[in-house]
Amino acid sequence: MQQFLVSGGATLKGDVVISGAKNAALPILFATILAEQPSVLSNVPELKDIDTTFKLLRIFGAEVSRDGHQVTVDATAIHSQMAPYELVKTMRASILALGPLLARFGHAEVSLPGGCAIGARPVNLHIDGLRKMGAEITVEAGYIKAKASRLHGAHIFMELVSVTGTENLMMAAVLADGLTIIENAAREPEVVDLARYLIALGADIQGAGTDTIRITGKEKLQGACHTVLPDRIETGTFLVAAAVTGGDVTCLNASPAELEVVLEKLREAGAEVTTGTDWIRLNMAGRALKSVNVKTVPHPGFPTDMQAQFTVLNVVAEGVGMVTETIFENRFMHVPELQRMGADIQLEGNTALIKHSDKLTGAQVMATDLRASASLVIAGLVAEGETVVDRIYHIDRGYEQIEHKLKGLGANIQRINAPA
Ligand SMILES: CC(=O)N[C@H]1[C@@H](OP(=O)(O)OP(=O)(O)OC[C@H]2O[C@@H](n3ccc(=O)[nH]c3=O)[C@H](O)[C@@H]2O)O[C@H](CO)[C@@H](O)[C@@H]1O
Ligand SMILES: C=C(OP(=O)(O)O)C(=O)O
Repeated sequence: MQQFLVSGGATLKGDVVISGAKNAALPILFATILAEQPSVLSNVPELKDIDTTFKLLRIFGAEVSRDGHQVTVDATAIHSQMAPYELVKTMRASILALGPLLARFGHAEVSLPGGCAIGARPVNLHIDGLRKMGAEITVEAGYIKAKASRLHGAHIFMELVSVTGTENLMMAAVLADGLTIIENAAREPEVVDLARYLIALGADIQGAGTDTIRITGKEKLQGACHTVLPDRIETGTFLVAAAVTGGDVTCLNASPAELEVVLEKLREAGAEVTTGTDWIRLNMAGRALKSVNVKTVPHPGFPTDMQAQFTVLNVVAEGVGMVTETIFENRFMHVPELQRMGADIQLEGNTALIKHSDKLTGAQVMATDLRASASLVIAGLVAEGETVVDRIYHIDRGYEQIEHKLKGLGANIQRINAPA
């Protein structure tokens, strides 16, 4: 098992190139299943979750090849519609195979993903929506078994805003017979990027990025070329790392438009943030960091995937900050680890009250999920002494070469093998 060894104290400075968004690349890769021709995708990040998706696509019978960040998928000859537990258990986004397989082939079997460290994460909204579109669905021996001769359009109101739920239903609807209307749809930029790719395949989709999406199904879809949008969460993570170390960092190949609330919070915290079309610069310019209150909500509000990083920001900042998590019921697993490093955080229900700590001390800490891991690395950057972050396979799911990118900014971080 690998670990990160982080020595605190460096001020991050310089440029970092942002990768393509994991949460856009994953649905888009699953959407290649819908087309009977190859697609060429650019800006696909090199991540564990992307490799898991390639494995699933190959099990289904698709041909997948990668040349750097360019990926070609040919799903013409898919012969299996079964996503096995062994892979699904390592990546919840595997549920995104369900909509496309069912829509194109009339049947699919996808293992139930199960819960994870951040919460129970049920998929009832995906199943209910597909049933409304005419699918017969049973859950047997841990597998969702779905069939339909051809899905039909439906009017679906989603009880809760669900990102992958919206994506699964949108992918199913593009090959369904007639009009599907998804109300209370997720408005995340990754949903919009998926819609852009589907439209390039020939799909008829209107309203992506609003809470009502209208999709008129087509008989067939063709292949397309598409460039995945920049990762707004990776961008935000580097900006927070720059802020807490009093640094001056420019994120290149970034997309400021998708990160407005986060940039506003960073300005409120005292950072000087400037943007261009595809770059964001954060410069602390010797200013003190001030605590900020954040409450996670669906887009365009403050993203839950930036909550752990802002928890650390508040530990370092002067004052008292309140962080409220409203999306996932158990997304404060980083708090006990930060407390072990000396952070003063009180957890009450879904709110963390965070007081400024004069200093954090390096310690051995355990990563529990992707963004919690990132927050522990950030804490290690400002802690006195050495921090060992354990179980970094979580980080490898979603951050491309994080240690190389941080080293390029002057951080002292190494990937090491855990002692046997
Ligand atoms: C691969 C991907 O894109 N992952 C993102 C996606 O996850 P994901 O799409 O899994 O998250 P959802 O938006 O579906 O979850 C939002 C809330 O709805 C609940 N829910 C969801 C579906 C359902 O059928 N029933 C139900 O109750 C969830 O448990 C959660 O409390 O959006 C989350 C919220 O922005 C992000 O943190 C994840 O990084
Ligand atoms: C929670 C996340 O991912 P996933 O939905 O794949 O678990 C994330 O990207 O922060």
